[in-house]
Order: sequence, then C-alpha cells, then structure tokens
Amino acid sequence: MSSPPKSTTIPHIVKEEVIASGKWLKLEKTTYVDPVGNTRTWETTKRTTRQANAADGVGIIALLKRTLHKDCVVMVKQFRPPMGCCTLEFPAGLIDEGESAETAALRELKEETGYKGEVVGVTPVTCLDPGLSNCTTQIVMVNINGDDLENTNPTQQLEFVEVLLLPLDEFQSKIDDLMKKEKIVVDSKVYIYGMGMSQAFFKPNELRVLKQ
Ligand SMILES: Nc1nc(=O)[nH]c2c1ncn2[C@H]1C[C@H](O)[C@@H](COP(=O)(O)OP(=O)(O)O)O1
Repeated sequence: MSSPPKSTTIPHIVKEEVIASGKWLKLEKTTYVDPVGNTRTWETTKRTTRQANAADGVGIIALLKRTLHKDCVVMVKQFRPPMGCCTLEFPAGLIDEGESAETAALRELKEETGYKGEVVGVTPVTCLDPGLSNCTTQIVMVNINGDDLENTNPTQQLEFVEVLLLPLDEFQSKIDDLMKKEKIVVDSKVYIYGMGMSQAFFKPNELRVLKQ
C-alpha cells in the first residue's frame, strides 16, 4: 500500500545566521524549508569578498597558440593550504570591486602566468561546491598569441605559482602522467575538461548514436 502523497512546497531560505567569521570566509547556519514543507538547517560557508551582482571569482581556460607548436592549455600548480598539498588548476582568482569577469580573467592570467590574452568566451555564473558553499565562478575562455613578442618570454608576478603548458590533444594523459609522478590533486573542473577533450578528440562519433 502506497503512502499518501506529501504536499509539495517551493523550497526557500528562512534565515541566515553567522556562526563564525574571518577575513576571507564566514560560516552560517542556514534555515530553510525543504520541498515537502519541513523546516531544516544547513551549514553554509560563504566568501566575505563577493562584489554585488558578480561571481566570486573567475577560472581561465587559456589556450596558448604558437606557430609550429601544438595548442597548449596554460595551467598552474601551487601549494593550496586547505588541501595541504599542491594542486593542478586553471589560472583563477577573485573578482575585484567594479571588475567584469573578462577584465578579472585577463588580470589574473597576467599575474599568475605572465601571458597577455584575448577573451573569446565567458560562461554564465556557475556554482562550485553547492553542498558546502554559495561560491560561484565564471569560466573565461582566453586565446594567447604565443608568437606575439610580449608572450615569447612571459614573466609572472607570483613566485609560488608554477606554470605548466599541457598540449590540448593529450590533456588528460599528461595530467594522468603528472599524478603518477608527484603528489598532486587535480581540480575537478580541470579533469572533467580533460575527459571532454579526450571524448572530442578520440571518440567524436560515439555521442551521436546515443539517445537523449
Ligand atoms: N580562504 C582564504 N583564506 C585566506 O587566508 N586567504 C584567502 C582566501 N581566499 C583568498 N585569499 C587571499 C589570498 C590572496 O592573497 C587573495 C587573492 O586570491 P586570488 O589570487 O584572487 O585567488 P586564488 O588564486 O584562487 O587564491 O585572497
């Protein structure tokens, strides 16, 4: 015998109480009503730095294009305190006050890698880890003319960030090689991009036979 259907409600936030706050982050107790009308709580982290009507930060998929070279994705390796080890990530950073995602992306790319790029696309605001935090990002696609004089000997402004160039057509396998060689954790956006690239390069027709 099936149980009677529960009434459905539009889930919504009731209140947000700050439990702890630091310079960069705060922890809140979020009280909300769930889809069946029950009032519940959730532990939520938020950045204190978010600018009005903007994502918290940008991630940058930067493609270095040079004559007689394979196109390479510009990656950064750095020690990340929350992980307690080095990570492999797309260049990224927080959006400053009054900045657009595009401007923040070109600024962060220059700071972290030394390259000067040109924006060719930008995603909508996307969430990063919605079970943990309200943190959002916009991913900005950037092309870098590696033949341009200003990009032939790039000088980064952050000494603790190592720049790695990974060929686009071997992106996933180069990452797998790196992970075998050293203790490094790969950002999930990066690995998923690699899986997508492998699909596009090596199994481009497989998707067509799949039903929606
Ligand atoms: N959660 C954080 N804790 C900190 O102690 N400091 C933090 C946090 N998040 C950002 N920052 C600091 C570190 C940098 O000095 C600035 C700017 O970071 P940005 O380069 O924009 O972003 P990432 O490259 O993603 O660190 O903020």
